[in-house]
Amino acid sequence: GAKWAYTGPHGENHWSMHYPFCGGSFQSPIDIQTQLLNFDPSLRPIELQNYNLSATEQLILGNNGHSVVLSLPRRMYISSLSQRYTAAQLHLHWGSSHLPSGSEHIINGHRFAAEIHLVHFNSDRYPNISMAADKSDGLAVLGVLIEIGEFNPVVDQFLKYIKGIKYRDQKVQVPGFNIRGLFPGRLDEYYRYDGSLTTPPCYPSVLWTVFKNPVTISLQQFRTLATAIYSSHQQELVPVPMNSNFRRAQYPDSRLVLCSFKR
Ligand SMILES: NS(=O)(=O)c1c(F)c(F)c(S(=O)(=O)CCO)c(N[C@H]2CCc3ccccc32)c1F
Ligand SMILES: [Zn+2]
Repeated sequence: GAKWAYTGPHGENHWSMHYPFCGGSFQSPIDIQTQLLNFDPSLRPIELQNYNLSATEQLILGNNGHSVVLSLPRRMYISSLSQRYTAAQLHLHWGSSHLPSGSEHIINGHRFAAEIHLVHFNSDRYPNISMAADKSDGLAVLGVLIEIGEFNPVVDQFLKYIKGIKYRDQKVQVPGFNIRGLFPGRLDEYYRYDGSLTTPPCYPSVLWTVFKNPVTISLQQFRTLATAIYSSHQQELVPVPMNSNFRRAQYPDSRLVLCSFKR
């Protein structure tokens, strides 16, 4: 599709020119106002199957010009939703080394340093993610908020290879690791709402789950993430650093944000 960016003439306020859904309803991310949450006792703990990958498994870590993306094997899936949602990829959104504040979802107006998204598609109904991406029950994305603190050894399992994907369309192989380790301890405490892809084409096709508890990465890890990669190809004359790759909060409209926990 047409090129898009987070700033400049192709920035988010212009996305809807080429991608009409970006100007539509049910857009993500949102500012989660905790006083307006609705506790829903039917929201069960998230159950992840086959997330503990062996080191003999090789994953592809890539720079797609918008984020750092780790491919995930199809045997990984979420089993606690009404239909099976199979893993496709994970990617991150972050701020800049001067402003370590780049999560997409914000809580009561507070933006965290970064956010991990694990993208899954409804494999009960669609053969692959491309066929599922524009369907209302097509995608389920798990969001993990990241704040600066203790070094994160699990994030480092892929972050330590980031120097190999400095430029757009570069890829490297990464040994498998326990992807469950990227999540906070409690998979039973999360926010839930119906939303969209946070990048073009912004399809309103995502069942969002954002975990209440953030995880940490160290300031050094954050700086590596925020300074190591470029949105531009290696041969381009002007290198464009990739940072602050988050979309601003969208209008909640009449959407209810549910939570799986009380208080
Ligand atoms: N924040 S988010 O979770 O909404 C989200 C992204 F932020 C993001 F950057 C990507 S992308 O594929 O890297 C770039 C453009 O889609 C996807 N890609 C997904 C969505 C659709 C699709 C189709 C094939 C492969 C990956 C994806 C995404 F779901
Ligand atoms: Zn994302």
